[in-house]
Amino acid sequence: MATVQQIRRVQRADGPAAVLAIGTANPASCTDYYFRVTNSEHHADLKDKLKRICKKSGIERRYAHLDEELLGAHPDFTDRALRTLDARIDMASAAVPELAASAAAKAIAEWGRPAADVTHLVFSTYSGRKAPSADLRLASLLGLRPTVSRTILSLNGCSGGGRALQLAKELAENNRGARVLVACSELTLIAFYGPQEGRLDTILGHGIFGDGAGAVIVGADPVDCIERPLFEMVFATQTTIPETEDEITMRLMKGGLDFHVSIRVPKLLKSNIERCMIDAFESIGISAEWNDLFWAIHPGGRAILDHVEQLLGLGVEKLAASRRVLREYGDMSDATVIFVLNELRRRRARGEEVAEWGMMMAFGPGITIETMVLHAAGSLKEN
Ligand SMILES: CC(C)(COP(=O)(O)OP(=O)(O)OC[C@H]1O[C@@H](n2cnc3c(N)ncnc32)[C@H](O)[C@@H]1OP(=O)(O)O)[C@@H](O)C(=O)NCCC(=O)NCCSC(=O)/C=C/c1ccc(O)cc1
Repeated sequence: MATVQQIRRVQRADGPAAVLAIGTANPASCTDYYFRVTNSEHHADLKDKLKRICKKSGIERRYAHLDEELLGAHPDFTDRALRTLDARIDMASAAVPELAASAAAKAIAEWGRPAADVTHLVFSTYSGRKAPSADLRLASLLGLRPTVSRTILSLNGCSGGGRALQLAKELAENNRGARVLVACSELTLIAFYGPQEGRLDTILGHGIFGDGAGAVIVGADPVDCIERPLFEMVFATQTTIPETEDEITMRLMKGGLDFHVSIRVPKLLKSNIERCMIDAFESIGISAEWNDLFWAIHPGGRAILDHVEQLLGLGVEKLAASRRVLREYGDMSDATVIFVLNELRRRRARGEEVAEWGMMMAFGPGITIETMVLHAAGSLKEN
C-alpha cells in the first residue's frame, strides 16, 4: 500500500512550470473617435486634457470592440447615469470569450498539442457578472474536455495577468502532466462613458486603456520534440501596499464599471517595487544586477515605466518590450503582461535580449503587486 507521501510525490511534477506557448488578439477597430462620437465637442477643456494625456502617454494605437457602429446602436452608453450595465454585460459576455478564444487558438497552435490536452483553465476578466461565466464559454469555443478544471478571476484589474500566471504555475507544479491554459480578456466597453466635468478618471481611461486578450499555455516537464518552453516560472509572490485600498478602485454600478486611478499610483509603485524584487531574488538565493535581467513590467502608463527605469537605473533598452506594447496597444489591463512576454520572446529570438534571468511584474487594485522571477529557457523560437 502506498503512503500519502508517496502518492504526493507521484502527483507532483518534477520540473518547474514553464510558459510553453503564447497567443494574443485584439478587436479589429482602432479607437480615435472619442469626442466626436460622444457628442462632446463642446467640452473644450476636457478635450485639451485628453490631448495632453495622449501626447504624454507613449501610446500610438489602441483597439476597441465598441466601434462607432456599435456605439450608434447604444448611444445611452455615453451617459453613466443611465441603466446600461445589463446591455454592456450582454455584449461583453459574448465578445470577451470570443476574443480570448482567438488568442488561445494561437497559443494552442504554437503549443502543438490538441486543445483536449488542456487540463486546467484560468480566466481573468473584469467584464463578467454572470454564471456560468466567460471561462465556460471559452472552454466550449475551444472544445476543451468537460473535465477541464476551470477558475475565473474577476475584477483583479491590471494585476490579473500576474495572478493568473502564478495560479497556473502552482497548478502545473502540483499536478503531474497538467497543462494550464491562462486567458485574460478585457473590453473597455464596460467602462465607456462620455466626458463629464469632475470625472477625470474617464479622460485618463480614454487616454490610455485599450482592448485585448492574451493566452498562455503553462506546464512542467515538457514533452520532448513537441513542447518547447519559453520562460521557466521560478518564483512568484503577491504583495499589497498597505493603506492604498482607495488608490485604484473598480465597482460595477447600474451604468457600467466605475473606476478610479489616483494620480499617486506611479509614485506609490516606485516606493514599493524594489523591495518585492529584492525579496524575490533573496528567496531563491540569486543575487541580481537589475541591468543583467530581462524585464516584463506591466505598462500601466508611461509614467510607471519611467519611474521603474529611473529607480532601478535601467538602460533604455531594458523596458523596450513594455514600451512597445504600450505604444502599439495601450494598457489592456490583465492581458497586457502577456503581450509583453510575447514581445520579449520575439526580442530574444532576434538576439535583442539575451539576459538569462528576468522579472515580470503586474500592478492592480489593492494596490497589488504581482512579482514573478523568470528564467529564459534555451529553445526560444519565433511565433
Ligand atoms: C501618461 C500619464 C497619464 C500623463 O503623463 P505625465 O508625465 O504624468 O504628464 P502630466 O503630469 O503633465 O499629466 C498630464 C495630465 O494627466 C493628468 N493625470 C495624470 N494622472 C492622472 C490620473 N491618475 N487621473 C486623472 N488625471 C491624471 C494630470 O493631472 C495632467 O493633467 P493636466 O495638468 O490638466 O494636463 C501618466 O501620468 C501615467 O502614465 N500615469 C499612470 C497611470 C496609472 O496609474 N496606471 C496604473 C493603473 S491602470 C489601472 O488600474 C487600470 C484600470 C482599468 C479600469 C478600467 C478599464 O476599462 C481598464 C483598466
